[in-house]
Amino acid sequence: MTALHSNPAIILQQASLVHDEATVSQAVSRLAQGITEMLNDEKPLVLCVMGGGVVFTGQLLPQLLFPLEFGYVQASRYHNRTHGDEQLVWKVKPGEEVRDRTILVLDDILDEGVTLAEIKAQCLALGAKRVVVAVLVEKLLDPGKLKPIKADFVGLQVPNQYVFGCGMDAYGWWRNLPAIYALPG
Ligand SMILES: O=P(O)(O)OC[C@H]1O[C@H](OP(=O)(O)OP(=O)(O)O)[C@H](O)[C@@H]1O
Ligand code: HPA
Repeated sequence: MTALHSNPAIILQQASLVHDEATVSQAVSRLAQGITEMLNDEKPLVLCVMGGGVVFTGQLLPQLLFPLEFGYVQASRYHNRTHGDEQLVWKVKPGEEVRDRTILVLDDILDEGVTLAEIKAQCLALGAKRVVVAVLVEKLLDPGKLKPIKADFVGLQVPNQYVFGCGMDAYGWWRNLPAIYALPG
């Protein structure tokens, strides 16, 4: 590990602000409205994608004022690095509880889309009736780079840089920041 990676203060010092706390908060409230319109009568099972989805989920859930159940899945392919492996490593897979249910999957970021595409496919393979995907941010990739999934709800867009804060980590640090920052480059 280089000094930059192991020093959270330097990571933050070198980063640039992408979306401030108020902008994030407005985006979450907008998402809550849209999700409520779609799922108000569906009694969905909400699945948080741990660990990146934890901040977004914690902000969104108290704004969803309809009956729902809650659970989580956990899968990782970045492993505290800034590039993902091809293979997703499952820690907690969706289970039988998704059968015949409307599932709302909540995650921090749709980047290349590999993670959410696999989670959605797993839920459908287990008999989920419908899988709705909401992300706090979507990364704008280079034109022509196709993603294997489209989110139903996107809070904010972020540039094609490694971003952190609001649940997203930079080398394992700073998931706790209330705003979104980008690493240089
Ligand atoms: O769209 P993709 O390119 O697949 O990337 C998005 C995924 O990557 C991150 O998870 P990560 O693998 O870092 O695990 P973490 O949640 O433990 O940070 C993030 O939380 C998303 O789940
Ligand atoms: O840009 C990112 N930041 C944090 N986590 C991520 N997982 C995929 N892309 C990112």
